[in-house]
Formats: sequence, C-alpha cells, structure tokens
Amino acid sequence: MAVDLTQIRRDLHRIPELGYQEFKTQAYIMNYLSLLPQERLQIKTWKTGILVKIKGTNAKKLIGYRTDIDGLPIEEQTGLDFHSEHEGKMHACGHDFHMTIALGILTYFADHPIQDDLLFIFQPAEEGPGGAEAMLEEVLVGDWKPDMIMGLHIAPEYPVGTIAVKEGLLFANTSELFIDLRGKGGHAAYPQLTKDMVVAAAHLVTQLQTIISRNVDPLDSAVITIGKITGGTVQNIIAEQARLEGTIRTLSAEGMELVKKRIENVVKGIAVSFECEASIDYGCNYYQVYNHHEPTKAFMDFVEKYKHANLFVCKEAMTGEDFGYMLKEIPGFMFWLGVDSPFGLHHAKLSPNEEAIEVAVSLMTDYICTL
Ligand SMILES: CC(=O)N[C@@H](CCC[C@H](N)C(=O)O)C(=O)O
Repeated sequence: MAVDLTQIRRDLHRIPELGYQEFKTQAYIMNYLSLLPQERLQIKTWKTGILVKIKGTNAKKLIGYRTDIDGLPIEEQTGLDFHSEHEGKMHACGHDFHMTIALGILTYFADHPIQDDLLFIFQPAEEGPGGAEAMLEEVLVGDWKPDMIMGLHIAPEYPVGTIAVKEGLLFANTSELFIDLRGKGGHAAYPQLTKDMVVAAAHLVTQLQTIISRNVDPLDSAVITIGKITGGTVQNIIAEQARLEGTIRTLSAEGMELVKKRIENVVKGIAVSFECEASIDYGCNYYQVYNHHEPTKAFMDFVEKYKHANLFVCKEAMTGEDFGYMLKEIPGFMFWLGVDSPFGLHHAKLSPNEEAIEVAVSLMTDYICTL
C-alpha cells in the first residue's frame, strides 16, 4: 500500500496529547490500521495504547517493536504550517516521528509478511506517568510477550542518516521529584512574623545542587534538575507555600538511592532551619535503558554495513525512557535516530528533519527481514 509518511507525521504532530489522554492519537492510528490488509492483523487496545500483531508465515518467534505516543505540556513555537492544534501541548520529544516510523514499518510487513510474527506496541504516557511497566504486566503476557524488542528515539544533535547506539547502558535511571514547603504567610513589611517559603525554596534549590557536587562520586554521574518553582500569591505578600518540581537522573539504581536519601536529609534540614513543613513526592520512576549485548551487537554490525546509514557508537545519556522496563524483561535494544534539529528535545522549537523518517523505516524493515 502506498503511504505518505510525511502526511501521517504532520497529522499526528497537529494533535499532541498528554499521557493516558491520547484519545485522538489512538483513533487516528486505529483508523489508519483499518485501511491496511486485515488478513494477518490482530489488533487490541489497552487504555489509550494499541497492540498490533502481524502473523508470520511460519512463526518461530515474536519480534517486538515499540513506539511511544504521548506529547508534552509545551506551547509550540516552531511556526510550522502543521503546528500543534492543542494549546499548550506539543510533540516536542519526537513521538510523532516515532509513531510514523512504526506505522511505516508495520505497513510494509502487513503487505510483505515474514516468517516470524511481529508485534507493534503503541505505548501511552512515556513522558509520565509511564505506560511501559503497566503494559508489560497487563498485556505483554502469554503469546503477546515478544522474544525480542526494539525501539528508537530521535536525536536532534545528529545528522540525518546517523544511527547512534551502544551496548549496555544507554539511558539513565530517572525519578520525578516534587517538594512542597508550607510556612506562614504575611505582610511583606513584617518578615519577622512569617516563615517565608520563597526564601526557603531558594535555599533548597541551591542545597540540592550540592548533592551532585559533594555527595555523588565525581567519577559517577547524576543530575538533579528543578524545572519549575511556584509559590506565593502576589508581590507584597510573603509566601506561605512553595513547590519545586524536578527530576533526578543517575547511572545506577544505587546512585538513585543515594541521591534520594540525601534529598530527604537536605529537605529535613530546610524544614528545621526555616521552621516549616516539607514533603517529598517522587512521582514516576523509570528503570534505566540497558541494551542487551547480543541483539545490540547484531544490529550494530548490520548498521555498519548498511549503505544508507552511518553507525555512531555513542555514550550513555541522562535522558530517561520507560522502555527500560521492557528491556529489563525482554532482550533487545533502543537506538538514537539522527534528525538534525538546531533545537533539542523538549524545546518549543524542536523541528526534526522529516527525511529521517524514511531512513528509519528502510533501515528497520531491512533489518527485521534479517532476523
Ligand atoms: C527521552 C526523554 O526525554 N524522556 C523523558 C522521560 C521523562 C520521565 C519523567 N517524566 C521524569 O521527568 O523523570 C526525559 O525527561 O528524559
């Protein structure tokens, strides 16, 4: 079936939706699937996600391919003709590309079945609160559990044609971080009668960064990012409450434990020194993305010889991906796909080069044919 992948990407780009609200996205994909030859397809939905099995000619195994489908709470500033129609939401992490590529590969194999069965997983809520772990427990079971699994993530920093990958750790362990401070508000002119949570929050942000510089082994790595601070009501009232929202990244589970323990102690210290109440919520946590030796090596060997792509052996990154939960249970790998955008992931002006879609679809269909 001839298919216009650029059009699909643009259609999906227009309708970004947050985790577990991907209703239009799900409907769009379901409609697309209904246009494909149905003889070999088995389709089921899970929440806002979709699973599509393509029956092979004489299956010995089930080969899995996963894409995420959610967008981010960002107001788009690309100025593109096909910009987001959803105010305050954007596909700023490339999931529109990821879905389009998955549909491109799926379409090929719906027309040209191979010996083995294929499973395409359209997973909700990667940006949060996470969909991979729940999908694994609830739907990727029995004869829906793949024997191997693959996935990709766009990489704005690499040129189109680059496939960046490594064996072992690719993405970090992550945990969201929400800290609430509650003190005593009051008149801006009478600080002595209050417990000012803006001042407490300012100290807390600075102290949190000392965990990275003073507690984490300098030869290890970790990140604490506070991406959002809110607090107070108006300029001349001392703030009764403040909230810090952020994320923690570590290269190991032990590193995550250490950082969290230190955060808890630092927060307790702030509560004592600023005479306030403080609470911590870790939101969602993602397990590291760890590429299995054998399938990753086989893929790297393939890419190295592939005419239309360039292999780049990259370092691990502090990004997170709940695909890590799938790789914890199923052998496989994730790789970075070069899309050459001057603006990076999670940026309101991210604009990946659409030529990368065809690169990925050709590479992955050719690769899957070798499995
Ligand atoms: C690839 C990517 O950018 N993934 C996200 C995953 C976010 C997980 C969670 N919401 C958190 O912030 O910890 C990332 O920010 O790395």
